[in-house]
Amino acid sequence: MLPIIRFDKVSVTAQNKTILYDISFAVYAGEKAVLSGKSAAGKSSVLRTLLGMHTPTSGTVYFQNQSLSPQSVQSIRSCTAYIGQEPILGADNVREALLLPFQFKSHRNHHPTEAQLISVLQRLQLPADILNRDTQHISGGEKQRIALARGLLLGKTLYLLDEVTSALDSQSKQAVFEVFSDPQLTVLAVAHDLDWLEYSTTVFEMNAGQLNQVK
Ligand SMILES: Nc1ncnc2c1ncn2[C@@H]1O[C@H](COP(=O)(O)OP(=O)(O)OP(=O)(O)O)[C@@H](O)[C@H]1O
Repeated sequence: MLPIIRFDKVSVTAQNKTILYDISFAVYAGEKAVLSGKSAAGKSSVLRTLLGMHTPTSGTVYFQNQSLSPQSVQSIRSCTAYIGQEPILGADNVREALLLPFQFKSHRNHHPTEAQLISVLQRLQLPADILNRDTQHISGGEKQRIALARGLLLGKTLYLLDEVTSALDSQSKQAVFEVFSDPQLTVLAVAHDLDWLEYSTTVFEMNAGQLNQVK
């Protein structure tokens, strides 16, 4: 089986500072992989490199066996949900935020029904009436789960997550793990939380821009 994601001896320099040193790892379809390590170790930089926001100074990043290029960045972005610590929902209320991508031609034929919206919210332990709430007045943990719900509605299969459960209580966190137990979904998550380390199939430990697989 070929990996979905592969870093082969990748180094990244930004503003004259080397932030990733010669890192190699692979993530296979259906894996739930975690990037752990201290603050400033380079975890988010790995996700940003994968999305084409940093260009390697040496080494190669592969997505589905294709080296990262302007074309493959588009293909990785189209099947990926990237959810950062403060997702930007881009709309005034939650229903509009969830439906926003379905205004575009590429998703117009997959417009979700009200029942589908409510079902995905329930899977993430969010109440149906959150649909009418103002996005400015929902919590950080709710925002992250709305961004996750949007990824699920769009049928995204690769989830790049940056500390998405840090603001969640254990019941909501378990709901997120339950959603990701789907073998069709591949996860690469930055997380410090012991629950994530236990839940994951694979753990990469980062330290000062270097990476080692520890599980
Ligand atoms: N565009 C950039 N220009 C210069 N330095 C950068 C840039 N992006 C990241 N860095 C530096 O690279 C290092 C790693 O940053 P990164 O955000 O990847 O760490 P992290 O492990 O995700 O940290 P945290 O857990 O605190 O979010 C940090 O020292 C950061 O300041």
